[in-house]
Formats: sequence, structure tokens, C-alpha cells
Amino acid sequence: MMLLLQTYPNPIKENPAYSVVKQFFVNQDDTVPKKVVVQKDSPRGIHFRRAGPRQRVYFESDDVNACIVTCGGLCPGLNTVIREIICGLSYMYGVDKVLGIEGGYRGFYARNTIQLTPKSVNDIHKRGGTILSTSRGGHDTLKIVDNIQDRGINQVYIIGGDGTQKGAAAIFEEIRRRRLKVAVAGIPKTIDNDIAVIDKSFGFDTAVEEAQRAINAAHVEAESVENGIGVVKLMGRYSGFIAMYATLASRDVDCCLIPESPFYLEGKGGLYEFIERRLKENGHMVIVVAEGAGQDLIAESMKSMDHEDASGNKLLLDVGLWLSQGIKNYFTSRQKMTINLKYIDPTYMIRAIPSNASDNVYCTLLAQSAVHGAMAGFTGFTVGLVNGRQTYIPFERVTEKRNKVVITDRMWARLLSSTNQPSFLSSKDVEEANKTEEQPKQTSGEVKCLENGST
Ligand SMILES: Nc1ncnc2c1ncn2[C@@H]1O[C@H](COP(=O)(O)OP(=O)(O)OP(=O)(O)O)[C@@H](O)[C@H]1O
Ligand SMILES: O=P(O)(O)OC[C@H]1O[C@](O)(CO)[C@@H](O)[C@@H]1O
Ligand SMILES: [Mg+2]
Repeated sequence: MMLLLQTYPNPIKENPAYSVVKQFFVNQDDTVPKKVVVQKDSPRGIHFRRAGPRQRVYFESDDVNACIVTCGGLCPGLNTVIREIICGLSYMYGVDKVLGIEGGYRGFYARNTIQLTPKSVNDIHKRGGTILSTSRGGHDTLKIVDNIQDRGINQVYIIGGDGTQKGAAAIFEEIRRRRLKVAVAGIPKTIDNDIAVIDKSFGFDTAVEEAQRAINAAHVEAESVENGIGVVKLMGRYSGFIAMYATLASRDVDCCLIPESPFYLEGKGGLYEFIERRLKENGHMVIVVAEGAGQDLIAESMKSMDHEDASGNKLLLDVGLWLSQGIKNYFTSRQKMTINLKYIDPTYMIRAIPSNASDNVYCTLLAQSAVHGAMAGFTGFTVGLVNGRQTYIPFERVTEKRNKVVITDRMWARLLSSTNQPSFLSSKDVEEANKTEEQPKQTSGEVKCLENGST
């Protein structure tokens, strides 16, 4: 991340709402450690700049020409972030030129733009989705930066997931290469919670809450019949956080299957044996399965080919249907046991809704932090909560690896002890899981500034 040279007093000083706040401005030297639990004598470790308003800003309000784009899949809270960037720029900094880029990255060169004002976005936080619309694929760095240059845009706010942040990093590098005075700020959006470094992504809590409704329904259906089984499929392509947290929150789930934890169906210690045991003990059970779980098993049984979407993400086979069918076959045809299975697939319902109250507040803080950072002249950063504090994180840090459930960590162990399900892991699997845990590169946490192009 870079910082542009700060030249003007921050106009927030004149704003009656803020001028009375003691220590409103963030000290230039304030940093937030990536790791809060450390051992005595351990090195200082990576720190990130604390987000917030600075005493001096890089841009004069009248000169700001900002744009906002949303990319990737939907997530609760997208409209709140859009709204609060516009309101933050206008109410805190007196900026009134904000352009909405429609339809994701390709919108820079192939779609319309719209002028956004606090009035035009007043109610949008109450709606799911994104008023700017979104897309996958279509990232053409040169065309995008040409467009930014042609329009005289000098602040770019990019809201999106891991792919989007990689795209933002490419735009930032090209802007740097052309020596343009343009701040590039990322706001991390991922319903899967798969973006590294940050504590949690916005919309995640809303999605977990909505998932409870599906799990409750599955439980009610399952416990109301003999040998009832409820199967609920939740989102999570590579990371099983939604399934894990929804399971931990619900307490009605007997088994949670996620992409990070391999499982098997047949034989001793397998899923079918566990289901049979639970049905004998309780008369019913609920299984939550993340959409990316068991993909190897399905591919093997279906001899299918690998397919990708426009952004290069793996297209998944339907694990929910496959699992439901497998369970039915096993018990009905092979065990001659009558079961009553209900499959619930609420996937898109948990991400197409507006954000809940706490996510709304979180979105507001992220948007305001992004605005403060860009106005101060920071660039090439993603704004994010790290150990409970708003920070500016260099793009390379959030894109270097994907956040995944670590199955040798305490949280997964807590889930296993809450559901009392088998871990399906052999000691060799555990050894492998420990080995394959990706180690982050030793880059610094420092962000860049616009003027001199140095770190
Ligand atoms: N490595 C990359 N370099 C440049 N652009 C990328 C890269 N990966 C993805 N993108 C672009 O970023 C945009 C969004 O990517 P993607 O569809 O993977 O969603 P995402 O941001 O990861 O969000 P989600 O959480 O929904 O997966 C797309 O327009 C895609 O072309
Ligand atoms: O159907 P779409 O829009 O590609 O989105 C599906 C994907 O988006 C996500 O919600 C986020 O990547 C994944 O969990 C899911 O696989
Ligand atoms: Mg992604």
C-alpha cells in the first residue's frame, strides 16, 4: 500500500459532528498487530496501519472524482457499503462527484455509469444485492485503467472477494506504472469468509443467521417422522466457514461436512455408519454440507470433468443431491431400512438478503475507513478488521492465500465436540493437514502512498 503526500488540512475539522470528538484523528504511527497472541521474546511481527481520518489529506474535496464498482457474487451488505462510501465522501469530505460503474470490472469499458448522490442511494441499504449489479470474469487491466484515465477518476473503490482484490491489485500496479495520482481502495466482500488476514467479512453473520432458518426447517421435518434425516446444503466453495458457524450456532446439527475436511461414506467410521447410529439413538438427524465438500468423491463416482466459471473458479457438482441420493440408496436398497429424507437447498437465499443490524454497522465502518484512507492518499490497500480494529492492509497480503477452516485448529475441534460426529480423519490425514497449511510470504504490512510511489 502507498500513501500520497498529504497536503491539505482535513475538512472534517470544520464539521461540527466531529470537531468535538477527542482524538478523532488517527495518529500516523498507530499500527495494529496481525498476531495478538504472542510468546515472550517473540519478534514484533507484521503490523498494519490503523484506519481512520488523518490530520491532513491528499485530495482537495472539489478535485475528487471517485468511482465505485462491485464484482463477484452477491453478499448481504453490498448496498450498505455503496451507500456509506457516497455518504462518507459527501458528508465528511464534501465530495459530490461519485460515479457508479455498472456490472463489475467489465463495466469500466463495456457498460453504463451512473452518478451517485446521497439522495439517490438513501434507501438502498434495505435491499439485498447491489444496485450497481455485478459480474464474474471480464477483468482487462489495460482497458480498465485506460477508462479510469480517460474519465479523470482519482479514487477507485472496489468491492469484492478474493478474485476482485487480485484484480484491484493488478489495476493498482498498472496505475503505479503509469504514475497516475489515483487512489485504489478495496473493500473485502465474501460470503464464504475466505479472505485472508481479516477477522470476518461483512454479510457473513447475516448469512449464518439466515442459514439457521433452513436448519430449523430441516430439524422440524426430521424430528416429526420416523428415521427422519434433514440435509441442508450451504454455500462455501473452498472454505466451510458458513457451514461451521451455522452448525455451531444451531445445536440441531448432527454432522457438518466442509471442503477442508475429507470424509468417506462406507465402512467403519464412515458417514453411513454414523447416520445409522444416530438414527438408532435419536430417531432423526440433521446433516449440514458445504457445497464444496466431498467434491473428489462425487467426481470419482460421476467420472466428471473439471469445469470453471468466467473468473476461473471451480464449478461444483451438487453435493447435496448426490449425498441425499447416496443415503437413500444405502438405507432403502442395501440396509432395507425405511428412512424419510428431506433435502433443503437455501444456497442463494442466504446471500440475496439485506444485511442485519450488526453487519450494517460493520459495512458503515468499512466504507468510512476506505474513504478516510483514500482521502489521506493511501492507495493499494484493502480495508479490514484485524483483531477488532479497522486497518489498511496491502493488497498482496490479502491475496496471497485463501482463508480456510483449519481442521487441526480449536474451532473445528469445538464443532466436532458439539456435534459429536466422527472426524473421518486418520492420523496420516492429520499429519497431511498440518503439513499443507500454507505459510504466508514474509512481506511487510506497510501500505503505499500516492505522491512519490515509494513504500
Ligand atoms: N487473478 C486475478 N487477476 C485479475 N482479476 C481477477 C483475478 N481473479 C479474479 N479476477 C476478477 O475479479 C472479479 C471477481 O472475481 P470472482 O468471480 O472470482 O469473485 P470474487 O471477487 O472472488 O467474489 P466471490 O466471493 O463471489 O467469489 C472478476 O471480474 C474476475 O475477472
Ligand atoms: O452462482 P455464482 O454467482 O457463481 O455464485 C456461487 C458462488 O459464490 C459464492 O457465494 C462466493 O464465492 C460461493 O460460495 C458460491 O459457490
Ligand atoms: Mg472468490
